[in-house]
Amino acid sequence: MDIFKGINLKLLAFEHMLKIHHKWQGRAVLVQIANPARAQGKDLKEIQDEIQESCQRINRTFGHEGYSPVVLIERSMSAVEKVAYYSIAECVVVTAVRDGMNLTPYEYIVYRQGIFDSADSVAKSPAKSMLVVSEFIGCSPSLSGAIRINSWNIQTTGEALNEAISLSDAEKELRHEKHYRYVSTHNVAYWSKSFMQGLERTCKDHFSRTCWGSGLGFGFRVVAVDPNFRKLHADGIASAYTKAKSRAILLDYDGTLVPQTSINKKPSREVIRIVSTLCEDKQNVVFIVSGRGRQSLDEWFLPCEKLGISAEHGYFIRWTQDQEWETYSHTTDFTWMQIADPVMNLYTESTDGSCIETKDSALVWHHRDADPDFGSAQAKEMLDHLESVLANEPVSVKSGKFIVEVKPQGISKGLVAEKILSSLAEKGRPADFVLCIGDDRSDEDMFENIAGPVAEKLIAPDASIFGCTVGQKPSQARFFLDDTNDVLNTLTALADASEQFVSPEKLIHSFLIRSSLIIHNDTMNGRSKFPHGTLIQGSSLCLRNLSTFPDYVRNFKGEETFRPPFSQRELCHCIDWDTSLVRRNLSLISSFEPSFTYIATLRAVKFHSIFFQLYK
Ligand SMILES: O=P(O)(O)OC[C@H]1O[C@H](O[C@H]2O[C@H](CO)[C@@H](O)[C@H](O)[C@H]2O)[C@H](O)[C@@H](O)[C@@H]1O
Repeated sequence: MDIFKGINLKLLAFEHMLKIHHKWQGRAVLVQIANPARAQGKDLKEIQDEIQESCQRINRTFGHEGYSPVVLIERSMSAVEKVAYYSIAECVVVTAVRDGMNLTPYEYIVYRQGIFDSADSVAKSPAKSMLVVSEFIGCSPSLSGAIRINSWNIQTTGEALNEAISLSDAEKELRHEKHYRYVSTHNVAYWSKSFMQGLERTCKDHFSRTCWGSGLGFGFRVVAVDPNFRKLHADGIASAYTKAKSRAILLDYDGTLVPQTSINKKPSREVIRIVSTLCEDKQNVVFIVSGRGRQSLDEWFLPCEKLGISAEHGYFIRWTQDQEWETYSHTTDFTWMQIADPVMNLYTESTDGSCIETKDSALVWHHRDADPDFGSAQAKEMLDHLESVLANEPVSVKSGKFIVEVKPQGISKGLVAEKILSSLAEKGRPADFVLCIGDDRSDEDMFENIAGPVAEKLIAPDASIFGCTVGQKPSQARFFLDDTNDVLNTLTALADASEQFVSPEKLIHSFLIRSSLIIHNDTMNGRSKFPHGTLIQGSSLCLRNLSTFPDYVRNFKGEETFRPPFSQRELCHCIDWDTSLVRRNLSLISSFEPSFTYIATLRAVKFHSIFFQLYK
């Protein structure tokens, strides 16, 4: 007798059954064995009184001489006596509202099976057993023939009792057979053996693995990773990059180029600058491979004309900006969305802060803004739920960082990687440098494929392959970078290596386009136009605020595009560069406040100059 055993709920359910199904009055008896209480206290006393009251009421209402519907046994009972009760019981009912494993159902099945004695002259009839078990007890999922109930629901438990004892003998035999087969094979020896096997499997490579501590507080975990798993160092990758002739660079978006936690999901100017520069290099094929929809990716990366984009995990691919989007799936049947959507809605309603995102090819349930523990518990449950209702649909259900996503089967970032590598191979320039960076589970498919047997046939024999995950965690990738800053620093090193081969004019040109600058006519030396082509190595680039150039201000006062007067606040920045460092310093511009007005002077050898103004 413990308060969580749900004994009174069982009595109420039994009472309900007798009330609704009259046929059992005078025939059904509930024997409640209440083992002596393991604790004492007010709560327990209350529950004992409640049980007594229910038993008396039921017996008063439905009992008569020679028939007591409820038999409450409140004393310790010998094992032999218990076996006797179990072996004659048509059905065992466990209604605990909270429990551990609870072995009562297993014991009951074994007692009902009985012992077959070959000396018995009378042939035994097949054993039967029935179970009504609470879904809150540990053994419940292992008993597939049991009727599972939520013990708080008295009506359905009462109906389950009626169903259990009303089933045909053949049905009871089948269910018993199933249960007995399970119980007799999953014995202590089986459990200990499988536990040891699991332990051995998990620890097999421990000595050859490196262990990292990750996370803080309750989130702290020790992860065992391959000893070859190591930090990607910019120098190492930059030297492989410089040597390579045909490079494939595949970059995930969220959590890789932009932190998962940032509220503004658009790429920073820095990201655009790096990606543009990498794309400008003719030896590069650069792709953003993301789960996001194509519209936002398209808009955000507008300045990167040569960038390839794979959206919705590869459902859509666009090779460069001037090419059309292609769909890499023959799927036209999206009726599964009508099945998945109501399930997601159910969880959205019960999980504050969660929401559903509808993409062209997929449905995503987001729980980033929900309570962390509840959100992830709901996500796990929803994943199981979706998997079962969508079992016959052509979809896959996957979880990611604070998301559960349903998408068409066969669509994966891994396939995108293969397509890009195969396109390069078809053009006769198989990749000799492959860099793939991502942070989430969907990116693991890319890491697996770039190093897999299919890719092997598509890339150059001596290719350098860098699969790189963001954050130290078990991964198919061989390298890691710590965070998005680390990713951008590494990519900057590669962009720098590329820029050495890009003319300064090209650099300034792409910078001007990206930064919405307005070029002022060069009035300093009397020229009226930007002297295109005069910018060469060795010239200097100065970006100055007007306070440092009072004379220029005077010179410029007549200019149409000029915007005097300037406030003191606008006149506070000054920077000088050497043109050989142009490529490094251009990125600094993006850190300036865009509402300020600057004059930049780009001097060529003969003091040709351009001036441009930076507007918001
Ligand atoms: O492949 P990725 O580039 O990593 O994109 C995967 C998913 O990105 C988006 O979700 C992510 O951003 C959400 C906030 O905007 C955030 O709540 C979530 O945790 C992130 O995973 C996108 O909404 C999903 O459709 C993509 O599958």
